[in-house]
This record gives sequence, C-alpha cells and structure tokens, in this order.
Amino acid sequence: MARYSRLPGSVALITLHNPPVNALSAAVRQGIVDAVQRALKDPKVTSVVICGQNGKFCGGADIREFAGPMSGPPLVPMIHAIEAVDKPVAAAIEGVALGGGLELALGCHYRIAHSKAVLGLPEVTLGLLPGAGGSQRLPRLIGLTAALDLITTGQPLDSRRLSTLPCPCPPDVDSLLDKVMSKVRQRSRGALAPVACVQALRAAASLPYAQGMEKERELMATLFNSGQARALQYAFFSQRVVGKWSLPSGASWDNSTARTISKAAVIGLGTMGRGIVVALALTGISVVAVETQEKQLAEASRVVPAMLQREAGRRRLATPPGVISFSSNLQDVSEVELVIEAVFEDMSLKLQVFKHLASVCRPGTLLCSNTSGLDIDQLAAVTQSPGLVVGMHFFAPAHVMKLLEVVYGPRSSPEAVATAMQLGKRMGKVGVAVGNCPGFVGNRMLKPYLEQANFLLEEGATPQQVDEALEEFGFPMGVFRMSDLSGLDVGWRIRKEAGLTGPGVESTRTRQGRRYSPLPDQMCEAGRLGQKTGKGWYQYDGPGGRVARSDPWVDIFLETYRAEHGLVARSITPEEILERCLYALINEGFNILQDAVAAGPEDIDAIYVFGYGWPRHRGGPMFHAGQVGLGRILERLNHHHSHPDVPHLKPSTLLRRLVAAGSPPVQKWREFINKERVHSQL
Ligand SMILES: CCCCCCC[C@H](O)CC(=O)SCCNC(=O)CCNC(=O)[C@H](O)C(C)(C)COP(=O)([O-])OP(=O)([O-])OC[C@H]1O[C@@H](n2cnc3c(N)ncnc32)[C@H](O)[C@@H]1OP(=O)([O-])[O-]
Repeated sequence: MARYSRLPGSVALITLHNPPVNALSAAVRQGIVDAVQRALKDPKVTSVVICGQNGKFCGGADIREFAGPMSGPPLVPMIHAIEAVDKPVAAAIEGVALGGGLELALGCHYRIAHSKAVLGLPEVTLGLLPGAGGSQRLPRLIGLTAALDLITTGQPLDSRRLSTLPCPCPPDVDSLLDKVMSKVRQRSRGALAPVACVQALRAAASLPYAQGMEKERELMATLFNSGQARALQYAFFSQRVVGKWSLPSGASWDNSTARTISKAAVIGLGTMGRGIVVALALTGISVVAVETQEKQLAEASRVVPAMLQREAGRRRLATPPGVISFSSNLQDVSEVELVIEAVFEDMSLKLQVFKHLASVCRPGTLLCSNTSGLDIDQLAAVTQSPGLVVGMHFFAPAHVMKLLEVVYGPRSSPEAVATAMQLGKRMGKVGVAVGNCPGFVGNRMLKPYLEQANFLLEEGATPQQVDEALEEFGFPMGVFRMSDLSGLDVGWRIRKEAGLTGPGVESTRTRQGRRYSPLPDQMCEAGRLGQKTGKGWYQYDGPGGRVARSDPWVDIFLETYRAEHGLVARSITPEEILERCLYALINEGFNILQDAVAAGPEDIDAIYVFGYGWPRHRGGPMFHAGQVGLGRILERLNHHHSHPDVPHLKPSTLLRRLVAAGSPPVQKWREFINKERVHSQL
C-alpha cells in the first residue's frame, strides 16, 4: 500500500509501505494511483513528494508477482501518469531505488537522494530489462554511455554527488571553449565577468574538482573586487531607482495616479513613428496610426504589420497585440486617450500639429511629443490643458531600444508624468523622468561630447583614432561610426535651425560667441551624409552599406581644413581622446544635476546605459566619474580648459563643490545636492 498525508502547508507526502523493501506490489501500485489522485484533487496541495517507509525508497517490482497473473494497476501507465501531472512531484530517495523503484523515481519531476542511497537497474540480472521506462528515461537523464553501462551490467551505484563526477565534454572541447571565448570578448568588449565565466568552465572541463574549485575561487575574488562588479550592481539598482521618480514639485511615483491607456494614436509614420506604433500595439493597446503624406502612409501600412508580427513572434507574447488602424486624417484620433506626436523634428511643424490636436481630441486626452530635445513648454502652451502635455522621447528603433525619456515641464501634471512612465513600463522600457531643457538629459550631454570629438579632428586626430579609443573603452560604436549610421544631416538640420550654419552664416571657427567646428557641416555640404549616401566619416560599399572603411578623401579633407585655418596637426593619445570626450560629457552631467533637470546621478547613468551605448560594466558616466575620482576629473577639466584652443570644458560648480566636500560616493550625491540647494550654494 501507499500512505497519503498532507504536510503542514501545501506538500502531499506519499509513503510506499510494503516491508521489507517496499516492492511495487499490486496493492502498492493501487495505493500510489489513489494517493496521486487525491493530491491532484486537493486545491491546497501544490506539490507532491514520494518516499519509502523505513528508510528504503523501493526495491523494484514485486518479483514474486511475475510468477502469476498480473493484477492491479500496471506500472508503466502509472509512471506515465505521474510524469504528466501538473503539480511538481519529487522522489525522496533513501536506502534503495532499484529496478521499478528507480523507474518510478525517473518518472518524477525531481529526484533527491540520501548520500548513502543505492540506485540501479538490476533487471538484467533477473533475465529482464528495465521495462517500466528505465531503458528510455535513464539515457535521457545521464547520457547513453553511462546508461549503457548501468543497464547492461545491472550494477548499482552509490548516490553520487556532482563533485565526484567528471564533466561531460564534446571531443573538440578546446576549440569549443576558444570559440565561445572569442564570441564573449567581442560581444562584451572589456567586460571581465563573461571572460571569467568561460575560464571557470574551462577549469571544470579540464581539472579535477578540487582544482576547479580553487580556480573558481580565484576568479570570483578577482571579479568581486573589480570596479566592474560594483558598476554592474550599481546599474542594477539605478534601473530600479529611476522607476521611483520624483518631480521638483514634490509629486512622485508613490503619490501620483497613472491612467491606464487602452487606445492611443501616433502622428507621423517615419522611422520613429512606426517603431512607436509597434511598441504600443505589443502591449495590447489599440493604435490609430496617422500619416498625412500618402506615399509614407502606404509604405507604413505595409511595413508596420510585418514588424509587429515579427516582434510578437520573437517575444512569444501572452497578450495578443492591439489592433492598428491606419489613417491619413488627423480627425480620426478624436476618441483616443493618449496621442504621441512623432512628426519631423521641426518646432513650427510640431506646434501646428499640437494646435490641431488640441481642437480635435476630446478634453482630457494626454498629448505627448516624441521630440529629441525641443521645448515641451512651448508645445504645451498652444493647448487648452498644458498639464496634460509631456515629452516621450523614444530611441530608434523605438520598439527595440529600452530607454524612454519622459520630459516634464513646469506645468505638466503628476498624472500625465505618471501615465507616461507607466505606459513606458508596459512597453518594457526603462522610463526616466527628466526636466525640460534643450536636448533634455541624453542629447544635452551628447553635445559637448560630439563637440570635443570634432575639435580633436581639427587638432590632428582621425575619425578612426577617436572611434577606436571610445570602442576600446566599451562603446559598441565610436562617435563617427555612430554619426554615419544615424545620418550626418540630422545634426546639420538642427544646427541650421539654431542659426549656426547655412547660407549667410560666416564660415568661422567661432559662432554665437563659442568655438565651433564647421567640419560636420562641410561634410554634409559635400553630400557625405553617412551610410545612407555610402560616404560619411568613412566610406562604404555603396548607399546603405554597413562596413566602414577609412577613406583617404577624409584625410585630405582634414588636412586641407587644417591648412586653411593655420592649424598644425599634433599627435593625440587615446587617453586624451577619452578625457576630452568623456569628461566633457560628464561635466555636462554635473551641470544637469545642478540644474535639477535630472533628479540624481542614477537617472543620468540609466539614460546613458540604456540609450547611448555606455558600457554597462562601467555603470554610467556619473558612476564612472566617481570611480576615476572627482578630484582627478576636476584636475583634467581644469588642465584642458586652460588651453586656449580647447574650450567648453569649464568645470561645473557642482563638481567643484563635491570635490571640496571630500568627493562623497555617488550614492550620496542626491542628498548633497539637496542640502546645497537648501543653502543656495548651487
Ligand atoms: C509489461 C511489464 C512491465 C514490467 C515492469 C518492469 C518493472 C521493472 O523494470 C522490473 C523490476 O523492478 S525487477 C526487480 C528489480 N529489483 C531487484 O532486482 C532488487 C532485488 N532485491 C535486492 O537486490 C535486495 O533484496 C535489496 C538490495 C533490495 C535488499 O537487500 P537486503 O537488505 O540484503 O535484503 P534481502 O535479504 O535481499 O531481501 C529481504 C526480503 O525482501 C525480498 N525482496 C527483495 N527485493 C524484492 C523484490 N523486488 N520483490 C519481492 N521481494 C523482494 C527478499 O526476497 C527477502 O524476502 P525474505 O522473505 O525476507 O527472504
């Protein structure tokens, strides 16, 4: 027989009871069948354990029964039925698990054995074979070679511990490990942990257990004390910290209520708009996708459903995607709860769209702009409810990239911010609430970084040198390769709109009172817009080509430019490239914290890790500043700033104050900034 009992809580215990070895007699089999049924029916039971009475799991089929006609439930379907139940079943093995006993355990979902337990399939010694699934399940569990040995000899085994087993390896183990190592190094450039993981597994494959453990200990000690582990753990927490957003008004994630959106609209179906439509639909939201240009609308109606299908398939979604309806008429957004405008990055066009939306949408509709840096307040000002306007700055491709900057203005309501943040979360984004200023956080910091990269070209560096230094640091792509990918004309248009370049603007190296490098403008004027034209800072196989090769044209172009402006090329080290580009970016990060555009360093770091390719194992720019040492950053900024031809590196007041306060760790900066603000030091 088999006894059924329910342990305190939710575990059902089935105890085989048939002394002396709990052989699987007809009565025991019947007992197991009944007990399993009971466990399944009891809603309080969530898992089942099978064990044997008196410290013996089971000695196998009852050999005595073989002599006569079989009665009771047959063993094979009984074990099948156990394997098929949807509550987890574990075999707790003490003493022996032999023959049918081990086959019963193999049908369970988990097996746990006492160190002194003996397991085996001795049927062969009785002129049989393991006929209750043992010959089929065991090789699947332990591999063919070991199963062959066990089943053909019938020899029992001690219950082995993993530490006593050799590591099963393919014959070409070294080439496998070499291949994985080079893949890992390429994928996670400069990251220590993935490399150490491969080294630890190499030790498992090639060394006895004790030596393998020693290697594991050594590797772990190195990782544990590395800055990278601290950076990655910081990145883990900063991702969570940004979800707990707060606004200067005191509104925050825990005192603001978000609306649940079920119907939304996207205006403008260029690259960004299409990605946003897909991202929304993937969450189950019904989307009205509006595009007024006929050609663009026809193309989007063809491309977007395919994108959605591909992405839904890739994510194996539980929720079916929302329905997308395409329209050329802005009037069709009148019934939605939220609109995301994603038209061309042109203020007058956006203002026009917002005015139109304000008249078409029903009162209370949230109006969001996917701008990468334009003034949200200006857009809010042309609507009846400025409180319902926020920026939702997505990153291309919008259905893939994790970052979402949620931009609030002084008039944005907590409800609007909470709704945009919650919507971002539903889309699987890392939403970061940021204040309104040109470029918000990400692009505002990018500007001095790009400026320094251009100045470095003027002073003697090549695009390759700059890119190599940045890629060596851990960026997936250097600044010039990235610029070729996204198109040089994007920045050109913005600079033209800002009056920095274009017809009538004098070609000097100082514009609007600041040093300016016209190099990128001149590249655009020469038709070199990047990958799309097959030529940019690099040359490609043709328009749309992906493989960047250095281009002698660019070298001559730079030499001519330097000659025209009387600049003498000097040799520039990778260290200087990193200092000039990264410290400029970091310095702007301090200005942003000082201006309260970002609530804390974690917000900036999450933005850079999730949206700008900052290597995660370096935590983010602000964390990196802490690791380099704030004093050192300040000293290098001062050094470069004092040079007459390296402008825009004046150290931020906040950085100076932090250094004066003894460079507190990054986790203390928020508190420090708040205190300084109270005492009006910032
Ligand atoms: C369509 C068909 C489907 C078929 C399904 C096939 C299922 C399966 O693959 C076939 C099997 O399991 S084949 C089975 C595979 N299993 C095996 O071959 C295991 C055979 N058993 C052993 O090797 C040893 O008995 C143990 C190591 C279990 C205990 O050793 P120990 O502590 O020195 O004790 P001890 O002194 O040795 O025995 C004590 C008493 O128990 C008695 N008894 C024991 N097993 C019995 C059994 N299965 N049955 C009945 N009785 C069994 C034993 O006779 C003795 O009785 P007695 O009246 O007091 O004299």
